[in-house]
Amino acid sequence: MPTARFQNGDTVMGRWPGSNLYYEVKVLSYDNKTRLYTVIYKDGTELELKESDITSLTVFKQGIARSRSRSRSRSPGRPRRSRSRSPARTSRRSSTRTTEVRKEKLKEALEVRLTPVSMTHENNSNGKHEKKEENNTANPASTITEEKTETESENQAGGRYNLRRRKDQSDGKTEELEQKTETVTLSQTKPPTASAIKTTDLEFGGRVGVFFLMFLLPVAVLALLILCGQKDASIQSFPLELPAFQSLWDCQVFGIVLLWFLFQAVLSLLPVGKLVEGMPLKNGKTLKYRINGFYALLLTAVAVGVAMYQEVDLSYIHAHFLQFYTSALLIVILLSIYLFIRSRWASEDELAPGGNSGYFIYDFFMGRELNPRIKSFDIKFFCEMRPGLMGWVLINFVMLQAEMKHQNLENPSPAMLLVNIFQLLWVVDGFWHEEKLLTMMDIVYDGFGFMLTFGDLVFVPFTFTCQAYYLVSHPNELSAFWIITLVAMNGVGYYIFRKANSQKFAFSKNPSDPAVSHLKTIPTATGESLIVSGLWGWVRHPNYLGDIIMGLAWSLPCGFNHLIPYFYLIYLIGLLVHRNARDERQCRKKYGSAWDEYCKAVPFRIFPGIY
Ligand SMILES: NC(=O)C1=CN([C@@H]2O[C@H](COP(=O)(O)OP(=O)(O)OC[C@H]3O[C@@H](n4cnc5c(N)ncnc54)[C@H](OP(=O)(O)O)[C@@H]3O)[C@@H](O)[C@H]2O)C=CC1
Ligand SMILES: CC(C)CCC[C@@H](C)[C@H]1CC=C2C3=C(CC[C@@]21C)[C@@]1(C)CC[C@H](O)C(C)(C)[C@@H]1CC3
Repeated sequence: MPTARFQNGDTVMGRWPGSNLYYEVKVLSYDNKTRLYTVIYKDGTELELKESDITSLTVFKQGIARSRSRSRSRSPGRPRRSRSRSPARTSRRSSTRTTEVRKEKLKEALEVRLTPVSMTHENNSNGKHEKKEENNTANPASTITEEKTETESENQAGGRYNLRRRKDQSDGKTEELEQKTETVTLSQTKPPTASAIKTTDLEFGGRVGVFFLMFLLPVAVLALLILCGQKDASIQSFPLELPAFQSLWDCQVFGIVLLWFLFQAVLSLLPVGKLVEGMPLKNGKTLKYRINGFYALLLTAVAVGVAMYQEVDLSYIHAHFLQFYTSALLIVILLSIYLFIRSRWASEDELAPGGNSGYFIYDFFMGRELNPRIKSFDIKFFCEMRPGLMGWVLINFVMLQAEMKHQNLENPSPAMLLVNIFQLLWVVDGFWHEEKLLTMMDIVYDGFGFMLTFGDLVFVPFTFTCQAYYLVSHPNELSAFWIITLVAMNGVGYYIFRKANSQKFAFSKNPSDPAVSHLKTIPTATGESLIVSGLWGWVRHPNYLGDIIMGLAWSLPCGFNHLIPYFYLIYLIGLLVHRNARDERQCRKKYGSAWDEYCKAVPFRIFPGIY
């Protein structure tokens, strides 16, 4: 019979789930069956924690004292690199320029931080009351933010943390947070060894749902492509007989698709572009990623240019489009099987939280392993950004050529040009900000299984191109008014999308950045804050709204004769509404009452006026 190490009513330090942040919590109860403690945080959030996520106050403080004396005796000239908890915060640097005076102030601040803090006010390092921001509605809690060390081994050995003053509790001056930080080693609080994770919250209707999706998705995409290529693209005129085998399979096409993947893989391995660290993993380590997508895009453009110069007929891709689709699908199936098999050898802490239900079909679909790698080659990061996204741009260009050929045009139509330019802008933007993908839930949370491989390698290149494919055989005249309207619409969408994403990213890196320091925020118990003004005060996902406006501008050039060109828009709204719900669930878990506060302040999810 397991016995509880901590008693009801004990005040202890509890780890905030999914992070390496420790807070003072009170033990409410212990469940012998699940071996979980129910604890309550200072902001009233109740959670269940494992014993390994709880440390007694004395041990915790001794750890800090010991490590502080150790850090004092550390060679003063030694360069230090710091990192905050979130990957997006990777470039927050702890200042090596910190003056002695600041260090003294900091020492006082640290002592204040480690004692229980009042629910309304707390003393700052100068002994003065800190001014709360008008919008500061969450309660302050002692905030201990993990700091990434120079080497992974150091990180694993001790886990270095910095105690920082939250931006929201500062007196409003934009003094660098990092100047108020000091690194301490908490040997007691090293990330616990990974415990077995089991996915219990099943998405997409669980086993049955994903089973149907796995068959439905490839069939739906095939149907879309068949309709798109037909003269009459209305659903009523869908051919009832199955397509002939020859129209679906060609060995040469399969070889070309394999070569394309290989070419992109080689480009992704080129030692150009910076090497960046991803989000800290459960075991405290970080993975390195080569960011060279933009160069790869340029080199791909050069390769296509050379091919055209050599008079390679690119319209071959249009003529064999269904065969390209089935070849890519076969690669997806083989890759998913490989990924599932190799995940058997993955250690517990290499598994994704969302793809380990124990049900074969569900885990195969969602993906078991979080970051499958062959040496330094990250399969998920590669697939997410390279063959599909580059393929999308290439296929659009192929469709542009095919349109001129099929409709005997000297120049591409304005509709085709708009679709190509708008989508190219989005893809270029994606490569320009490639590094930011490392903070997205697809990389940080989702396993790499059938869903993402299919999404990245089939869905993106074959359905995101459906407007261009449609225009090849369904010309649509656009008046000057429409052209201007569509350019303006895409511009507005892009502005909202880019500004919202850049603000979020800049803020998470450094809230004192002049570009975002004027924004109002809600502090949260984790020490991070939520932007509550500007675009993020308008709706809770302005970046999704921008994306959807762009999606509309990509579909409208195809006119109103058929629903098919609106497939992307319909998919995008569905995906982003689902993604929004998923993200909000995670944020509520992570930020507790502060998230509810944010939802109250900003009631609209994606669309202004719609809750
Ligand atoms: N066209 C397509 O097929 C797709 C496009 N996209 C696009 O990719 C972009 C990124 O999407 P996604 O990864 O889902 O990212 P999100 O914009 O959904 O990021 C959500 C995260 O942002 C942080 N956050 C949420 N609210 C706030 C706030 N008020 N203040 C500060 N931080 C906040 C939280 O993370 P934390 O607090 O941990 O920092 C939250 O988990 C979007 O523009 C989306 O439209 C995405 C998927 C598919
Ligand atoms: C029904 C399907 C199986 C669902 C598939 C979803 C995927 C197509 C998308 C999920 C998230 C994506 C993102 C991008 C492409 C589409 C998928 C894979 C993205 C890489 C495109 C480029 C952008 O700049 C981005 C913001 C980096 C995108 C990130 C998410």
